[in-house]
Amino acid sequence: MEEYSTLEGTVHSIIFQNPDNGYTVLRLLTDEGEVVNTVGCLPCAAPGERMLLTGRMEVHPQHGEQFSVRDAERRMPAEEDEILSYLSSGAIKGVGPATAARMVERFGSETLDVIERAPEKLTQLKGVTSKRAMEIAQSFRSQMELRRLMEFLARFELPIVLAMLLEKRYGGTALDVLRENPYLLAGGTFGVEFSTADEIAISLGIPADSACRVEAAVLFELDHNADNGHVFLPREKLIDATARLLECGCEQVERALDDLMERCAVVQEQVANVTACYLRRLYDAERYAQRKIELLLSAAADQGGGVEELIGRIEEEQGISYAPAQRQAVELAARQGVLLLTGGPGTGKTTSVRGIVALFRRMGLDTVLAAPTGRAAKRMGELCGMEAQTIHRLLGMSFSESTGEVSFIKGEKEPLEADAVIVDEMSMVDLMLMAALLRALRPGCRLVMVGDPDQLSAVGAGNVFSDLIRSGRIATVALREIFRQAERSAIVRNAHAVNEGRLPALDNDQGDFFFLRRRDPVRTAATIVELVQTRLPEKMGVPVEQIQVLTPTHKGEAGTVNLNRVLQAALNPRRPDRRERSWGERLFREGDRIMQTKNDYDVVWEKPDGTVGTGMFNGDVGRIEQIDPSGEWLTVNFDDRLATYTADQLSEIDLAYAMTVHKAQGSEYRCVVLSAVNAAPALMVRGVLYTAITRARELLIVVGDEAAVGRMTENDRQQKRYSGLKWRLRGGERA
Ligand SMILES: Nc1ncnc2c1ncn2[C@@H]1O[C@H](COP(=O)(O)OP(=O)(O)OP(=O)(O)O)[C@@H](O)[C@H]1O
Repeated sequence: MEEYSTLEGTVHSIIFQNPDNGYTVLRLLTDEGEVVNTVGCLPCAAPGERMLLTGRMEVHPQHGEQFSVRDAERRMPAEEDEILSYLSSGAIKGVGPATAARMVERFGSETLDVIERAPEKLTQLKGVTSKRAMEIAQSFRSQMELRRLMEFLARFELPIVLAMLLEKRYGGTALDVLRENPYLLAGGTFGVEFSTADEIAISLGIPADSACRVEAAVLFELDHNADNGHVFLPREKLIDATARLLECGCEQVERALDDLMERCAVVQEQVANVTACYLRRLYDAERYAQRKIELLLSAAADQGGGVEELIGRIEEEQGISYAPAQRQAVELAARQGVLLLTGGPGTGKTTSVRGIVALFRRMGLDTVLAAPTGRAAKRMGELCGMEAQTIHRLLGMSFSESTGEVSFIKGEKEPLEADAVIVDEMSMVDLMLMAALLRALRPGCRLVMVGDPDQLSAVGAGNVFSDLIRSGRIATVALREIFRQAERSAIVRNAHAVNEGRLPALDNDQGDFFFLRRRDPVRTAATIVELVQTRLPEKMGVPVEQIQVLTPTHKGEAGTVNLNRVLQAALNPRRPDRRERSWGERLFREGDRIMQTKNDYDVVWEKPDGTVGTGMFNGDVGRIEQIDPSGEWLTVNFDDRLATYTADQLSEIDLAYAMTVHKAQGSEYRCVVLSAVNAAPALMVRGVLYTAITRARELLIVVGDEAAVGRMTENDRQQKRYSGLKWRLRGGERA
């Protein structure tokens, strides 16, 4: 266990302070008379302030010994000399050392009280007009408000950065707003657990049956289930889950739900035989998606005259002869406003898309290519020989700091100029993104959606791709034939076998697919390290950077957490010239491969050509280039973008030597090493194994237990997601 110690004293001087996240380096004069270098999140800290700190001594490679703060109890300066050094430090706008001295001489230990509560008295001092007195009071009060907000959050062990977000959203009244309704912290923008918001409410004496509590719980349940993929919840389930969360009666929840419906925060509608309750934004997205798709379908393209001849010329040009289904796909793309193209690996999707692109070009259609992730877009662009972008970029995404909401420049008012949009990796597109994309299409714009419906579902809410397919309303071409070139690959053969519920061949004479039996997770992890560190680079000529270790789970010896630890130790061990920075349980080192684990629209990046932008997205992988000696920021190289992370953004990155199969969705690697050991039942499913296998382009090594491989192959249970899109497209509402 970590050994923590305490340190008590007065701030002597501030060496560095980041106003955005509160990261501070200061000198503390302890009560024993020692000066100790201290680092941590201590926003607005100023000389003269008293602190009782908990933390531990660390040895920094550049700065030597320093005390790293975990918790802080802070008191404003009370003694005259403390107040003087606080005010002299420039902590308050409009007060310099000379004014500070005059203030303390006149008001003594009451000085701070006078500034806050009776600033008019300051005009008794020479040179202080009433305007200046008010400015001084204003500066001090807003600092105090922020401090009180921070102290309030700190009492509930909430991250200090929340104070900055709350202040941006609610200004100087943030603490009052929060005291009135602490539940606004739960879920959504601020991402706090309901139970924590509840704890705050209880401490403030808010009654358990208050309307704001029950309503917040209903919204929290809907939000939480949307994170698990559900677009709506059946009314009964929602009421039941909320009542269990609150340990209250169902009638109370029903009342809250009705109030929320009245205010249109929740929408209730009959979907088939289910009474569905939707969060407003998801309801709007689903309705919009249905209507816009119908609009695109009704603007029947049918400009198919002479298409056969054009296809013939394209075949000649590309030196290829399309299989019947591929030909049908290219033809339908010309004739239909909306087309779905589905197929597993090696079934010729990309070849068909290339044909569609060539055909659209000849038809004079302005075509754009897009995919849900950066990696998928990059690959699509390379294979199709023209630029492809992420859907977010195509739509001109922006992020509002004050509301925490994402918005898109492109939409109904300012649609894309394109005549046709082709989207790859559709299985990863969730409902909100689909609605945003549809909003940006002009009526009459063609939409071709390509993907493999057997891949794992999108991370966000919805079943968009399979709902569209199963609605039966949209022209669909399913490519089933595996092409001969692809058929030679055991990766492709085994992927199809698994998809059909047959065990993959594990007999090791297959060129690109190998199985190493390790029944014990500890040995599995050891073998994976050996493969990545020596065997694959030395014996198979695969550079370490082109190998990705995948595993179904975070937990256990062969889960991401442990694999990352042992792979880091083997591939990027501790060295005197490589700086380190720890964050919670994680240790980052210069040279480490890392991954962004959530969307952050604030991370600033720069390209070598000087282009600057913001935003890194869930699943982006990069390498730590430099850790600042103060530990306050680090830079990460993502392909060609150098991104800077501040200390409070470190919670959003993790080591990526190993990652879960879910996180690898939409990415491809030259070589995949898959850890196949037992994990939680929800993860031992066919979709996980199938997705893992199809991530490997040239080489796949499965390390583990064939029983685990068997369990995954057999279990094709897919988690049911509540969604109404298929039903709506089938005309359910009109029935
Ligand atoms: N009509 C065709 N005639 C001959 N070969 C073809 C034809 N269509 C595709 N191929 C070949 O089959 C292989 C797989 O095709 P393609 O890359 O288009 O499939 P895919 O479905 O996009 O596969 P993946 O999802 O694995 O990338 C390629 O080598 C491609 O050249």
